[in-house]
Amino acid sequence: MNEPLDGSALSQYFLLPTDASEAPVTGIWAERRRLASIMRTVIEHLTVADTPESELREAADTLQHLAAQLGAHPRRRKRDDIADTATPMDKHALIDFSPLIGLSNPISPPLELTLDGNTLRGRLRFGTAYEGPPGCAHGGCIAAVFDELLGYAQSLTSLPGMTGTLTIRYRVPTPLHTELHCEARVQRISGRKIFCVGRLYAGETLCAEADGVFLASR
Ligand SMILES: CCCCCCCC/C=C\CCCCCCCC(=O)SCCNC(=O)CCNC(=O)[C@H](O)C(C)(C)COP(=O)(O)OP(=O)(O)OC[C@H]1O[C@@H](n2cnc3c(N)ncnc32)[C@H](O)[C@@H]1OP(=O)(O)O
Repeated sequence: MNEPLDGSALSQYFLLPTDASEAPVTGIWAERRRLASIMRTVIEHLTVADTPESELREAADTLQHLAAQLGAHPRRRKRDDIADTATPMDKHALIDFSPLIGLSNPISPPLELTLDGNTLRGRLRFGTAYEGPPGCAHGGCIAAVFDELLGYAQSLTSLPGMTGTLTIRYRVPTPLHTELHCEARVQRISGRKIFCVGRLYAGETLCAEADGVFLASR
């Protein structure tokens, strides 16, 4: 059975990234994103730069101080039914703290998503922190990107579920420091099973393909 995608269904959880990017982000969210962006840069320098020991020690001392300062505040109130990172007031929070697309999460590459008809498209660039084979992206990081991409695509069916099986075919090594683009769509739905497919490219080169089976909640 095929069911049409319905982008509006997702709004019950949060805004689509496309909508969210149009919303002005100010105040606390702007500062969270700025901090995450700087942290990403720190991570890149840590993994690439030939920094002298004394400067590393100084940087670690500075960050230790910041960690203590940030850790002195109470945890935000949780939205227990959806995600550890979301709060009742912040619909963007589930997106903003995502490990793949979250602009307020420094471990996200980040992956940028847009909806184009029934196809979900993404763009990203892997830095050195995501290195597997020399000069190439780690296969596990590529799998994580597909999990997010296909997971997002399946959530647009209004039957959001969890990943049951994710199969990746790594066709050629995926380069670091290169603009990558990816796409995913729902192929078919059978009962609670949502079958999705996705592809990741560097330019015209197909780097990896994915098939995913997601299980809608009972
Ligand atoms: C649920 C609410 C979700 C809320 C979503 C919020 C909005 C989302 C918005 C934005 C998305 C953002 C993007 C995020 C993306 C990230 C996604 C992840 O990383 S998810 C974490 C990793 N996945 C797990 O941890 C699963 C752990 N496994 C399980 O919980 C279960 O095993 C589960 C649910 C997958 C299946 O358990 P059963 O008890 O429901 O399944 P049974 O009833 O035994 O089987 C039903 C049918 O499914 C098949 N099936 C069962 N397990 C399968 C599997 N693993 N793979 C394929 N098919 C499976 C069976 O063969 C059966 O098929 P037959 O009806 O007989 O034809």
